Amino acid sequence: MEISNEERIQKIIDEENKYNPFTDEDIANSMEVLRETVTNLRKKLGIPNSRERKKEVIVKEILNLISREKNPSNSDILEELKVMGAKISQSILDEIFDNLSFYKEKYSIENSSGNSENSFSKLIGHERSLTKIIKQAQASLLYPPFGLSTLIIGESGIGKTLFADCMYDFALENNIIKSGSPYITLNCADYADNPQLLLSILYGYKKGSFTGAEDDTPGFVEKANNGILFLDEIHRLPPKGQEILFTLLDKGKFRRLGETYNERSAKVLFLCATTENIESSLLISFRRRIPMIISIPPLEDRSLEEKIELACNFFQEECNRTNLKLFVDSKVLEAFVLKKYQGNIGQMKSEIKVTCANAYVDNIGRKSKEIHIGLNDILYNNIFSEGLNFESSSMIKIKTLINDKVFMPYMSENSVITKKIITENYEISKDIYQQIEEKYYEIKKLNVGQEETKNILWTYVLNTFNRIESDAVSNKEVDSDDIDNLVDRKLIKLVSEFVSCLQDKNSRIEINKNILNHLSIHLNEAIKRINFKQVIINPNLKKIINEYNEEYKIAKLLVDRIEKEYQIVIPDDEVGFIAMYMKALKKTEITDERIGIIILSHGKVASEMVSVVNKLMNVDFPIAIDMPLNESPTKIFERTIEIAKIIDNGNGILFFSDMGSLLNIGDVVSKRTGIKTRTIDRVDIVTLIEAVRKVYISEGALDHIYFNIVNSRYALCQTYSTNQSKPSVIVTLCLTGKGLAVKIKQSLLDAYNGIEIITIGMMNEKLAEKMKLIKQKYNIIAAIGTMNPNIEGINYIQYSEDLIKSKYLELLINKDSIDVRKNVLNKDLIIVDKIFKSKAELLDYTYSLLYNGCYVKKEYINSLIQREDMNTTYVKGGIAIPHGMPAYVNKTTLLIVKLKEKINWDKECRKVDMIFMPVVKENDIKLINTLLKIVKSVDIVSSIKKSKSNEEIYKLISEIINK
Ligand SMILES: Nc1ncnc2c1ncn2[C@@H]1O[C@H](COP(=O)(O)OP(=O)(O)OP(=O)(O)O)[C@@H](O)[C@H]1O
Repeated sequence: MEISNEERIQKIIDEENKYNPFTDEDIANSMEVLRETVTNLRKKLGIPNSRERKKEVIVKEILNLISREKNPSNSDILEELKVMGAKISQSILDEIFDNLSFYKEKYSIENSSGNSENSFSKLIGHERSLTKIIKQAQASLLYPPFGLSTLIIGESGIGKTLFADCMYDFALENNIIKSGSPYITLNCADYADNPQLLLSILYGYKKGSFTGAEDDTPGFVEKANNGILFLDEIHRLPPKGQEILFTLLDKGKFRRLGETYNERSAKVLFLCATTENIESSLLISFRRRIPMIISIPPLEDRSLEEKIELACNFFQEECNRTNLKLFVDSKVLEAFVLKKYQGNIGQMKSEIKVTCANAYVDNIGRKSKEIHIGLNDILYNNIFSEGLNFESSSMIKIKTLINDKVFMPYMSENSVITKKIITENYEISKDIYQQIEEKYYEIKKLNVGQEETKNILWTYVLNTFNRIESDAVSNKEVDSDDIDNLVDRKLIKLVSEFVSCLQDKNSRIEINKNILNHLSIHLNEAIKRINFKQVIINPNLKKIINEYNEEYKIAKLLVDRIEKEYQIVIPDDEVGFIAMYMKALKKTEITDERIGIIILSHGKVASEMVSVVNKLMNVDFPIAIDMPLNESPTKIFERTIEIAKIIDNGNGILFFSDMGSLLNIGDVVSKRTGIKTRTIDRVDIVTLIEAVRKVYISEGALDHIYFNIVNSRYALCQTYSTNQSKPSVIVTLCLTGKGLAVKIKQSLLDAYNGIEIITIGMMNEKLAEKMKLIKQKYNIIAAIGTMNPNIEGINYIQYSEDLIKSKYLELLINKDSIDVRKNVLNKDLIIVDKIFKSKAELLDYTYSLLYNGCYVKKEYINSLIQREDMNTTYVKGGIAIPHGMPAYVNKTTLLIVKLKEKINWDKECRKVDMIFMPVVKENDIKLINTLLKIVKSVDIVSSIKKSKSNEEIYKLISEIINK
């Protein structure tokens, strides 16, 4: 039979000289395979590299020596090791001695394996929540001469059976029972409908004692003689059965059913378990005879750390079962940990099993050795239907406890229980050039245009570098064997000298040492490419030069040195890549604090779109929620709320939904959870890519990104030009023009006071003609109805109840400013009697109000300051009218501040206590006229200054506006 490469490696390593182990290169040569293959397989097998293997053997040897001979000298040790064929340097020996206590602890733990405590150590929580009850169990079992009968109580699925199993192991290990002694278990619930049968199974019966009793038959009590009998669900044992058990517990005597004289004896240690309240479900006289009661704490009372360990352990078990590498997204782990389980640990275990089984089935077609379980995978399993535990403190803690991604080791040796979450290693073999080329062709297929293609690639490159950085920050070191074998030593030296030189020049730079390794590997690849005359294309070169100019310059210096050393010419495109590494070299805090994105759509549209975007941009944060047609909206709402809680990092969530019934999903999530949301009422791939890119590069806060997207989409809708000389109108449509059209009109009027609306019936034969006439007289903002009249040049919008409140409509209406003055005032933007220390503080404050309310774009603040620098905006009477550029205004408004104390406004130190800030779009000039009227009137100004509340000012100004 042919043996696999893994088996060959394992065999070679098993048989190697432990003091002089084989390097990956040695093994590769003897197997005639690539060194990278050996390195990868060795890691899969969980075997350390040759240097670490050697060190472990030597440390153990030294510890042995120290325990045999107290205080051996250095030369004694080196001599002894030499005899065994192990040569080590003095510096390694020093390092081992410096850390002797660490090594002692490390290896003494291993040595003590097999001690009696181990029978309980397979229980997760044995060092935490279960410590007390383990002590109780041990005390109970060690009680002479044969332990105490014990009752284990706890909720269903909490681990009572497993705990009883551990007690049996402990009894064996401590010779309380002899090896090979019976361990009989009986679940009394299995016979709950037939108490007679239960008694006969338990105690045995005499031939003829009941119909069907054809032979004398021993029961479980006899079978468990000299061992342990575990009676699960003991509350199902009928009172008669409990009474028989008294005698057995008191005197060790019992009779089989139907026997009157023949008293039998059995030496049995009873372990019983129940989920019920023992006061009401067991006879008092029986309870009194069970001296030890052990209560297993419910899952709810266990710590987050313990819950994480449990969930990881169950994923590990599945990994071992399927023989596949499992990548479990941190969000998935969070969801499993935070969920409230009625069925406790048992339920957690089975839900993880179902999730893995589903992922396994999905994977069969792909025949990959890896399974990635993302949040989208668990949505189908309805695991959110029972709610999660969302105290904010646990949310914060869990995010710090769970790393970005969880990697379950491939068939690890200790297959049942693993205690640690092991994070994924960065794969150094991937070639960035190739990745970018592949991506480029994939994106081209999407037809998104040259600029967007570059933008997507940029996100991809940034993300790839961020991953390298975060790996380096979390100290996932590149295996030193890998570096030695992969990279030319000359190059490693050159790079590290260059970097230390950089550091010498600028001592403030803190360097990510691990990035050095990545950089060396990358440069090695680059040199190879150049020597093989392969082109290097960096589609983002311009962007890199612009955004990382400093790093680009440093990269050029390094390139000069490499060019000299290797006699090659390195193209600028490559310098761009090196600049990215230079940026990564500087230590930065990696945060994962970005806005969440959730896409909701019917069928599988959402998940298909997300999978395209994830693949394309190498990101993993947009979440798809597919909605089966038969699922009720309430269920979807609940599910979405739970998911929103998991993915929110405090920066809010952007929803995409194209279904009328779910357009208000963002509002519902906000109300129920306090998470800030925005909803885009459309689901298409280009908009989604745009959003992901903006979110990824943290282009701005949620509102900024939302309005940017809506505005760019709005610009698309505005293919039909508007004419400012004509009044604007909205046309509402229904079949007759008298039913729904009128209702729509009314709701529009309620929401947008003063808007002009015309209702028309679709059955009107001259519909097209009528529309044409309206168009001659008006600017038609939109036709809203239930049926599309399909008339060229008309922006038709399908009516839904949510439409009226939607931002989209609001934007549409305000853009054309039917009569902007009616809507410009907002009480929240009238600030009364506030104290500011300076003009700068006031401008900052007003800008944040405007920006948070989505009135202005991010750039507004700069234009506001620039305007002030140009010339003062002071007008007489202690008033100032600061203002930014109309191009950065989303929606016209008037912001008013009445200051409690005067502040200096300009170079001439004129003081102001009243601010009117007109925030105006190009075509909303009318507001300026109104404002002039206010500022010119001494009476109006003095009334405003006398006002005590924003209500009063609002009223005053509304009257002027409406005149
Ligand atoms: N502390 C633990 N560490 C690891 N696995 C655990 C632990 N507790 C419970 N389990 C696992 O959870 C599952 C349920 O546990 P178990 O069957 O022992 O619970 P139970 O209380 O006996 O349940 P029931 O009341 O339903 O009989 C089992 O697969 C068990 O291996």
